[in-house]
Amino acid sequence: MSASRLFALIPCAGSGSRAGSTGPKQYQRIAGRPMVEHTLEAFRALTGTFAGLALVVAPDDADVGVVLPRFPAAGEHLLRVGGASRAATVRNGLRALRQSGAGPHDWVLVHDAARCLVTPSQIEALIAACEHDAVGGLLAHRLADTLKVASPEGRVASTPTRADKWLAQTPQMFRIGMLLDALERSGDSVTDEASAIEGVGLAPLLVPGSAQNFKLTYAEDFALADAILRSRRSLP
Ligand SMILES: Nc1ccn([C@@H]2O[C@H](COP(=O)(O)OP(=O)(O)OP(=O)(O)O)[C@@H](O)[C@H]2O)c(=O)n1
Ligand SMILES: C[C@](O)(CO)[C@H](O)COP(=O)(O)O
Repeated sequence: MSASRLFALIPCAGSGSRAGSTGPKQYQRIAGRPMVEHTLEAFRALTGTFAGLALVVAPDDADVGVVLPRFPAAGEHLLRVGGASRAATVRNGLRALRQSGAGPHDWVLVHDAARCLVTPSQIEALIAACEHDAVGGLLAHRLADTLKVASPEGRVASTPTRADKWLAQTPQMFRIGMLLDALERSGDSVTDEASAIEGVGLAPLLVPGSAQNFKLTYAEDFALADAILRSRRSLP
């Protein structure tokens, strides 16, 4: 049997409604570049690691060609099959990868376009931890704050232990066939790949990520990401 290959799939079909920006947030400029370009750069830096790098955008996306004029380069794929939910976008993207020759036993790393602070070394750590695992796993971060459960009135109902709680990040790495099957069963309500895998009775591996690998969700997240990216590049 031939060795499993690695693919990267980047869901990029969200609207960014919580960020309140006028256009899709993944195309907003941060540290001098569109957000999604920083995301792509982390994967491109791992030359030779991936058999394919796929960006999944909405079918009617009119911005991507303007924002990323040189995408797709060799080994890259623009898939215009984004769906109404993140799960639908990933599912459609996986089907397209399968149709273009990816095998069921090949691995896929699914990573949010909106998590533009991921680093090549974090991606490599996930691959190293998962490539010999029977299930696969995800980058995740231990809670640094005390956790509260709210009552309907907005008061503290309880304070659960945080020792066993992690924040799910991306990339999330699974076999393409296993993940596609799990997402076809899960429907659109799951908010990450690991949830779909859990839904078929499997336990994904938690691989320590970093607080800096946060998803840009709210308007206030952009200034922090901009500052971090500028300091990494020694930009003013
Ligand atoms: N239908 C969707 C929804 C989300 N995403 C992608 O999934 C990632 C994480 O989604 P998130 O940022 O939480 O969702 P958005 O839809 O972009 O934002 P919001 O929920 O605030 O509208 C992002 O890269 C986003 O582009 C996607 O490809 N397709
Ligand atoms: C996949 C994810 O980034 C893991 O934390 C997250 O679940 C996506 O967020 P969303 O707001 O549910 O789209």
